[in-house]
Amino acid sequence: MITVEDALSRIFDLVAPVGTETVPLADAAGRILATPVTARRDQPPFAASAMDGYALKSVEADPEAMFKVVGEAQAGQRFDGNVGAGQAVRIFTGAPVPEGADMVVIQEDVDRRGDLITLHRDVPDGRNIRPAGNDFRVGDTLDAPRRLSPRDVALIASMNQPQVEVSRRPDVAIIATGDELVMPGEEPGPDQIIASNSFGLKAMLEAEGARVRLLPIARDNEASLRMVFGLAAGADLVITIGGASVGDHDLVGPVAAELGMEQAFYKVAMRPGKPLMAGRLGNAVMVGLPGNPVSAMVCGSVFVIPALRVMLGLPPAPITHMTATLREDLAPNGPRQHYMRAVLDERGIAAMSSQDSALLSVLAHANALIVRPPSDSARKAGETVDYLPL
Ligand SMILES: Nc1nc2c(c(=O)[nH]1)N[C@H]1C(S)=C(S)[C@@H](COP(=O)(O)OP(=O)(O)OC[C@H]3O[C@@H](n4cnc5c(N)ncnc54)[C@H](O)[C@@H]3O)O[C@H]1N2
Ligand code: MOO
Repeated sequence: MITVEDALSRIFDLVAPVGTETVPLADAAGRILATPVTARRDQPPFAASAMDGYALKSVEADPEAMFKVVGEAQAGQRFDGNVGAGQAVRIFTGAPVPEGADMVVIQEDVDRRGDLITLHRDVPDGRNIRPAGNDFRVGDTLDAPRRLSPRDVALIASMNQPQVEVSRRPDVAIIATGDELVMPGEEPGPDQIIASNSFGLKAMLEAEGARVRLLPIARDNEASLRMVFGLAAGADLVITIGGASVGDHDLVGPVAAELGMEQAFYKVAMRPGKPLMAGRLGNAVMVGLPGNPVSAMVCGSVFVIPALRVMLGLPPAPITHMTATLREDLAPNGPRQHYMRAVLDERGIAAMSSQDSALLSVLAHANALIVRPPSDSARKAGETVDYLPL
């Protein structure tokens, strides 16, 4: 058995970025930007008023000074003339500041009668002008790679770029295995259960940016497994679920080997998730996840998401561990790294009472996994532990 760190680094050796495509900006949120975006213009492109009021010369802005209003500037339509001595231009937020003016007095600080304005006794000294290019300048860039947030999308739009180059969505094929499985909604036989892991993993990987295909359930015989592996053709990543352990019906390893899978490792010193395997299968990477539902989902978080991020062009990195204060004692850990289902709230973090890797109800109610290193000693309430947010 190898360590979690070793397994992850071997997975990183298997994966590579899958390439890029150009998409309309309106479809770009959540995608991984592959090429930096360059501003095609200054923003704002002119000195712009930050307020509704009157544009005038700041040297003339004395208490109770009087000005003649000679025109109007609104957003989208500038005042073409020059603001001379004793003159003001009615101006609105976002409008270009006219030549000759270097200050906007907000309308609340002014009395207007006809086309004359008088400043109040206390004239604020702010200029209320946004200089040209004070947000960004032509040629400024938004760096790649990065996952595009809604805020990034707004910035790119403002840079006048209608489309962006992003990483292609990796094609992921998921194969659930087992005679006991039927699809949700089907009528299970007396010894059957509903396939759940494939649905959880699909949701997890799509949220990360993959395009996921759920292949038909492979039955516990070599012909069926071979047939379903064939349907995975063209995938960048093939994920099998179950059939990975040592039982007589655990055929994933042998069938994958027969199909040419070059195994990078099998079995990791972690709990849950021990019978994990990974390797190269033709042009694809294959990850064989354990069948126990919690094991499959935890391995998805710890290994498949970091692998997918590399395929999306992001740097290789483990999922970031956070720290929290224990609110209940923990018994000593065994020899495998333990990912304990836990609840984190304002009082601290506590492991849930059952850690059986078959219990999806426990996993669904957890919001964190406490990460216990191999052979970690007993921990007391009040101590700090590492965790992964779920
Ligand atoms: N003698 C030993 N037995 C087991 C060992 C071991 O070391 N020696 N390891 C145990 C551990 S740890 C795990 S984890 C499981 C994993 O086994 P497999 O990957 O071969 O998984 P299966 O046997 O196919 O299934 C395990 C369990 O999960 C259910 N399952 C499978 N696929 C799905 C699915 N898509 N959706 C929902 N549930 C699924 C399956 O019905 C079984 O109950 O092996 C232990 N045994
Ligand atoms: O590793 Mo198994 O995944 O402990 O249940």
